[in-house]
Amino acid sequence: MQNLAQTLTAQAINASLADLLLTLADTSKAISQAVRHGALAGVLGATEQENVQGETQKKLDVITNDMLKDALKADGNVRGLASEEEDYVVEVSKDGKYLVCFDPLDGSSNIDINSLVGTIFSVLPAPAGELTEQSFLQKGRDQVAAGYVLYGPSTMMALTTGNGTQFFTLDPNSGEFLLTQDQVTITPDTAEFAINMSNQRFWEAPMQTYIADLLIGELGPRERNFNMRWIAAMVGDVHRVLCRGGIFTYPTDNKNPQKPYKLRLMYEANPMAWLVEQAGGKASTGYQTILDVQPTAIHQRVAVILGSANEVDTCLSYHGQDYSQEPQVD
Ligand SMILES: O=P(O)(O)OC[C@H]1O[C@](O)(COP(=O)(O)O)[C@@H](O)[C@@H]1O
Ligand SMILES: [Mg+2]
Ligand SMILES: [Mg+2]
Repeated sequence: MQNLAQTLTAQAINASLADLLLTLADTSKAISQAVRHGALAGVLGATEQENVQGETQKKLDVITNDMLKDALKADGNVRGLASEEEDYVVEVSKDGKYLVCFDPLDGSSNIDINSLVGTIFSVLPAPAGELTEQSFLQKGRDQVAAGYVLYGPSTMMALTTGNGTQFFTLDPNSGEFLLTQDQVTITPDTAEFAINMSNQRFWEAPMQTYIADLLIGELGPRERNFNMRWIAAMVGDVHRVLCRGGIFTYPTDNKNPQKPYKLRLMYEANPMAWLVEQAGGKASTGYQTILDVQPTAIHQRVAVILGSANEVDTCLSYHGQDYSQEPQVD
């Protein structure tokens, strides 16, 4: 079986990007160890702090953020980084060619119940000149690599460098990520959806109608029954969609009018959208393709509807989108 380094060589990925991806992979192995030790290492539970988004940080949010920051600082290929757990962008190496945006621990509320968590990352080219927040505000379409590492019963990495989406599984014996699925493909049709149903009354009308039609199943316009799953970690829900199809959404809601969207564009939606597109699926805000959204801030949030292409198209048709046309770009 090919390991990660061999796969990157086979894809003719340039040496500095390959180095950087191997650094991310090595760090995720260490994170996997920290997560596995759980209560034995005293790493469960919350800190006293909140991040810039007003969310209480778990101890492991902070630990994993520091692990990634330290590794990327030592790597030499990284100009700057942006993290869910950092208020501002962090300057790294003057000569680095890349910017890395990451969610060090996605689904961190799952940590205390020993359930799925992961790390999500997005790599962008570093523009010349001074490093500012503006340097990071590139569309998802500009990513040069994106992926996640899922700390589940086995530790798995999903990666795209624009050559399809690949799955690697961490071999506990050799400590290497081995290529276990090349060219991951999302089935275009599905009978499975993922949404936090407790927010139902806060959604926009199109999403209300779409989900109501799924719930009524064979008695309604869809004329078939649907199943529901919700892991409460995007990384786990997207992994399931990549494995067996499905539609995952965290839509616009008016629960808190100051915060109509939950998921973060730069280090959740964009990398997942590219992985999904590279596997033949689709990813939209409901009104625009996620990868075409022009970011305006590193911690910007966005509505997300992604997964099986035909089902995403059906959902978009409820939003007044003609899915035979390219979604409108601002
Ligand atoms: O608490 P909810 O509404 O189920 O939201 C779950 C969503 O929030 C997130 O956990 C946000 O990510 P973080 O844990 O990195 O803040 C997503 O992974 C997940 O899809
Ligand atoms: Mg997250
Ligand atoms: Mg997180």
